[in-house]
Amino acid sequence: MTLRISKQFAFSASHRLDGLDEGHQCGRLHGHNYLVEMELAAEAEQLTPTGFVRDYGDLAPFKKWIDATIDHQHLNDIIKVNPTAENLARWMYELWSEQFPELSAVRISETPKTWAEYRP
Ligand SMILES: Nc1nc2c(c(=O)[nH]1)N=C([C@H](O)[C@H](O)COP(=O)(O)OP(=O)(O)OP(=O)(O)O)CN2
Ligand SMILES: [Zn+2]
Repeated sequence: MTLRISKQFAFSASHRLDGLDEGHQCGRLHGHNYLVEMELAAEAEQLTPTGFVRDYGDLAPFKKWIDATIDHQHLNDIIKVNPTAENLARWMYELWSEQFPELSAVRISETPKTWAEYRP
């Protein structure tokens, strides 16, 4: 039996997407109030003695990194690939899965109606 937890983090940033048809709105400089959802998972027998997959508070370094690295930044200057929601989710997973081995997926929302998820 697998237990899953998640915690949301917010940041605001600008971006511009390459490779779209001329005139596509996302090829122009624009911004989003992003939501990041970090999902962590463990098998029932791997829970901590308290009964946690992991203490939500352990994710504080991730929030600190968001605030220091991507909040109020231009994402095209920060990540090497096109800053789509899909690529952001994968980038964050790959950056953080070593520190959080229980990390099972990262989900990125650019708007309240959309999300993209990286779940290797
Ligand atoms: N698969 C993806 N499609 C799009 C991405 C993305 O990262 N992955 N990104 C964008 C734009 O950056 C932006 O998010 C616009 O999204 P969209 O939902 O199309 O924008 P609107 O809010 O204007 O949409 P409404 O139709 O008005 O709700 C585009 N696509
Ligand atoms: Zn966008």
